[in-house]
Amino acid sequence: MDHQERQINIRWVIRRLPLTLIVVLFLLSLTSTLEPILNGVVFGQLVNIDFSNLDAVGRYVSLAAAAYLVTYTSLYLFLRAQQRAVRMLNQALKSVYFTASVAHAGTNATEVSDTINDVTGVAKQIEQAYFVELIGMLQQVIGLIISVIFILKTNVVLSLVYVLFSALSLLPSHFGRKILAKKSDVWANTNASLVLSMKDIFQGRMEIFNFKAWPAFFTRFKQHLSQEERDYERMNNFQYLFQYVSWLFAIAAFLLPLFIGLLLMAKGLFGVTTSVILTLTMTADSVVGGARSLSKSQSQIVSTSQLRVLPVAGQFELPKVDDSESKPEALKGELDISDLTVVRDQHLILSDVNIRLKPGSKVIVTGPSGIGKTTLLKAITGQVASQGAIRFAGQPLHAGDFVLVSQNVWLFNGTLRDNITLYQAYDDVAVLAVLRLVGLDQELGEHVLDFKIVDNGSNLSGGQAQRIAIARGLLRKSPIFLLDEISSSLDQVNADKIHRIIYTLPATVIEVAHHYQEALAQAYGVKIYEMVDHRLQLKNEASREVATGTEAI
Ligand SMILES: Nc1ncnc2c1ncn2[C@@H]1O[C@H](COP(=O)(O)OP(=O)(O)OP(=O)(O)O)[C@@H](O)[C@H]1O
Repeated sequence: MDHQERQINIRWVIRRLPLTLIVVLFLLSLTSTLEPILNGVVFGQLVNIDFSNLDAVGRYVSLAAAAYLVTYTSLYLFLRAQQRAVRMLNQALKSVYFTASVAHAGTNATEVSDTINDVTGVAKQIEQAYFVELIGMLQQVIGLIISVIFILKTNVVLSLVYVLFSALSLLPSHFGRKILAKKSDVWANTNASLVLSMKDIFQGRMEIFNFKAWPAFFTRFKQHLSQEERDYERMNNFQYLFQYVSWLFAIAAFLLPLFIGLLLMAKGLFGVTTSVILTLTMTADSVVGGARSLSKSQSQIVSTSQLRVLPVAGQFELPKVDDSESKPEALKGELDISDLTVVRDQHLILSDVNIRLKPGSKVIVTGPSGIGKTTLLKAITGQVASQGAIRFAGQPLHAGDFVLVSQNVWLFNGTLRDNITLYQAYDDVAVLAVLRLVGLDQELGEHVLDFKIVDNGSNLSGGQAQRIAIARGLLRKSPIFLLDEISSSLDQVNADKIHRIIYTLPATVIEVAHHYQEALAQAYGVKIYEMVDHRLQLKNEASREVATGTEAI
């Protein structure tokens, strides 16, 4: 997507529709809006027909029927073309929202469902209150122009009277729209506070009950609720007032020109006749109605302006190409982290962290809870904003250079194969090899690759899930392996086994761990760093040279 496109607007819409469809919509708008003119002609001509001449009456009726048929067929085709345009726009919109949201959404269940609601709910609102209205406006504008031309040709003076009054009928919406938008903003804010307070209560209900804090929370909830309902009522009251004033103006715009027409006819001025009044009354109503629905569509469109601001992709850079292939030359690269500083919510978490790791180095980062170990991995992988430089083989670190295996294993509904390959092109032999390494080739039945993972892995133990995540990482053979508390759910035997594999990988490894096997680390030459005062401090000197084993995987 063009980086300049931050808002869905007419330009955005036009760029996503084929020219032929725009032309078809335009032409069908012309022919589908002829009904008011037909009404004017049909009724206006009534007073001129010689009803004793059956031929003339037959011609009049069949011409009128044909004209109405063309108009309504055009209307049907217009709706079909409009639907095609809406489909194309929806597809583009949802893709944009989805990709932007993927980059910045959180990963816990609530954040995920919020984001999905955003993608589907906001897109639906934009579809109905913007795309449909916008295309409808094209039709309304064309219909309005045709009607105005027609009534001007019928009688200039009297039609100017009609046009003047139809313009006046737009006044309430002109002034009311802005106030309505403000009131709906106020309500949206109080509604958001209410939803937030409900969310907090749902999430923390166990603590709230345990601490007997329910009455206090319920009182707060009721305050939010009553404020929200009050603002909602105010918004709706204003809307009704606004509608009432609009009705009054619309009635005036319909009746006053009719009275003026009758007066002019009575005085014999400007060639006003019964036929002219009949024609203008039937058609000019559509000018008033058209102008009114135009302004209604416009207020709908204005009400979506906040929604139409496209979400900005977060810090996290999505890999643009499939990086699943290993890059042997990259294995030689040094991972150089210099002056890495992270501040979150105005708290300093990392301060000028410097570490340079030779290809194949293995390090453990340890330290007390909350000190910033996970943040270090997040900063390296670009998931949190940081200052400083992270370079690999002299280049900025790219998403395809590393795999990150984190504490919270993400598993999805699919086979074990899918969960390990992530639908990328790896053959079964390679997948089975990594499963063997993590000891999962026997545990999950005979056809292990087809083992069905359901409900985000609820049919697996925590340790099995963690080993799947490690297998997923091992399969990639990336030059950098980042591990966050990978043994928290593993028994000692499996943890040691997996560490032996990891410590002999031909990759640079940074492992964040609260608890680690010191002897094992020493044996494999793993350096241990402790996080102290927002920096890394070497805790041990590795007992032997960094292991760069090439155990096949
Ligand atoms: N999303 C966030 N927004 C703001 N601050 C955060 C966020 N996540 C973590 N922090 C803060 O960053 C600091 C470091 O957290 P981090 O998760 O890196 O610690 P850790 O050393 O990995 O802890 P643990 O061993 O308990 O997992 C903490 O003080 C925490 O409050």
